[in-house]
Amino acid sequence: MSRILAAVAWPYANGPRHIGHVSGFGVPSDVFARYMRMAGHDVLMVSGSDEHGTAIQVKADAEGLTARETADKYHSRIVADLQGLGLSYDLYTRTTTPNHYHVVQEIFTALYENGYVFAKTQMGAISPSTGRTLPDRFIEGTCPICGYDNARGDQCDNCGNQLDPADLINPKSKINGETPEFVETEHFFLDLPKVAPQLAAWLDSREDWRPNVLKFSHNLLKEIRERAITRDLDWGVPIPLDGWRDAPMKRIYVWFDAVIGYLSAAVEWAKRSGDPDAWRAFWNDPEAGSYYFMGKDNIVFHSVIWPGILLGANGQGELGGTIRPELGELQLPTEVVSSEFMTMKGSKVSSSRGASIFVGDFLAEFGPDALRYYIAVAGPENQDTDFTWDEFVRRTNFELANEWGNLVNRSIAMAHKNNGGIPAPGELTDEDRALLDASAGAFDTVGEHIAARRFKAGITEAMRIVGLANKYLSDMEPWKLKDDPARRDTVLHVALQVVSDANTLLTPYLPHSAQKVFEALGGEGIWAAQPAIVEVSDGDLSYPTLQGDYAAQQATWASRPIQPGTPLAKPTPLFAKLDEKLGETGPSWAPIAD
Ligand SMILES: Nc1ncnc2c1ncn2[C@@H]1O[C@H](COP(=O)(O)OP(=O)(O)OP(=O)(O)O)[C@@H](O)[C@H]1O
Ligand SMILES: [Zn+2]
Repeated sequence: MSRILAAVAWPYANGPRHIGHVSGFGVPSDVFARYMRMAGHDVLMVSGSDEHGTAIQVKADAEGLTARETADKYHSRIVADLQGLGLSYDLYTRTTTPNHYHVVQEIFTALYENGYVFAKTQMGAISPSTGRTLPDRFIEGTCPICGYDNARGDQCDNCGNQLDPADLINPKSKINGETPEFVETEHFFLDLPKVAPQLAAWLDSREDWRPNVLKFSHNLLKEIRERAITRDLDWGVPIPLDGWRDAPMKRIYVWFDAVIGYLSAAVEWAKRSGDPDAWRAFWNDPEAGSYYFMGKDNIVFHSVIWPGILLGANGQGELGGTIRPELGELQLPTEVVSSEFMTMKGSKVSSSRGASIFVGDFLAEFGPDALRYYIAVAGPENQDTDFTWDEFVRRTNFELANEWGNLVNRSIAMAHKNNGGIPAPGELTDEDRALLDASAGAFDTVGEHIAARRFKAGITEAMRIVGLANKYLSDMEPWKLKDDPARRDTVLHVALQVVSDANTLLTPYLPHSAQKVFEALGGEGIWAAQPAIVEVSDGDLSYPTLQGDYAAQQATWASRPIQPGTPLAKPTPLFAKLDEKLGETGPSWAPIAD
């Protein structure tokens, strides 16, 4: 058994989550964490809402709320979305907690004392009409590198390069269209070039990452430069230095505080678990694995900037330095697991750019496992992939309902009708053995795929076993074996054993229906545990989190022999079939636009 940190990208609390978000970070990380727990590893899955930055303030202005009220509102919405989808966080928290402030300031101080953070003047954008600082992501213009027209002041979504607003050609404020003015302002910078050689050596040692991520990260290193980690604004973590701490309009930049969330959430989880040092086993032990899940526009933060911060805080860059005892030596990511984009008609599903299908709406109509299945089997794991209602209907009807749901239903229904329970097998034929061997063997193949972050290959292999079982039933025709009940019992026993196996194989992907199938096969108690919304407090702040008791679940990654004689009730359908017309029109709340 080993310890594994599943570090999941932090959603920005400026709106509800859309299906693109959960395809990029949500479902992949949960499949991984659930599988790893089933395989006997000690998993810590953490994340939270990213709540600082000017984009929250702008949203708050638009809605007539304070930044705090906006963060509260969308944090709660996001918690509900992620809970509904069954994402098994050990802790899903937020960045506006006293604990997070403290950990961010610790990291800042470690970097500052080791020399990797320094002060410098920079050109900052302000709005000429209001005199207010104009946030990077609200400045748009042409990318100086690739020529993309809608590049943002912080980054180009087309070529993925980090930008400064002053780099943009024809910069314009997205708020009112005016041309920003650039003025001098003093800020703190992260000296990434001073950790670049160490970053390069570390990246060279990462051999099994997805090739797109590795290549992209190496390219980023070629253009590495110092990066501002403070901003002129009043919503964020204060700078923990004398003379700066109380400055009303200087705060730590949102991207810097958000990546530290992986660490602060682990610290918070440890405090809540009753063992305040429990996070160290996941962060300070070089034997522990850490896997970071996100969409591709966040690769730079996880494969270059976050490891750069960790190297600096550890005193392991060109300037040397010391390790702060409170932090210990912090381990760099084992792997950055990035998805490509879920698109609609070729454009990224995005709340800031219009086209969206929100998770909450989706769950209310179709339930969590249909979305989880779609994302796992047809999501953007290795390339940008269009979501279409047509494909969703097809996958749900032909694969989930016809293949898997029907296998479960007819096997249990026949055993219920003929035996009232799980029949005992007689002597096995070659066909029986071949199917049982295939499903027993799938634990290794599917498990290897998931452990290697090949989620699509994993579910495809699990569904291949489902297909074999359906073919077996069609070939054996147990419904025609009235005159040979012993053979019929054997066939149904074999089919039910493979239903049980396939259900285990599908549990990381379809935990809600897995619980139902477990119960339909006579199981009692929790098979696949789900996250719960738990209200907690830190100082004066009280807020909802997600937590779960996953250690108490029964699901383990192995074939469980079914027990003859276990009573079986008449099954109810596992997945409802969708009206085919939905594929042409989309649901009324997300109609297909022309
Ligand atoms: N369409 C998408 N496909 C895959 N991953 C996505 C998609 N949209 C966002 N993500 C990922 O979701 C995570 C959370 O992103 P965040 O909350 O910052 O929103 P965002 O990327 O700004 O999205 P939006 O464009 O909707 O505002 C990031 O890792 C991001 O890469
Ligand atoms: Zn570009």
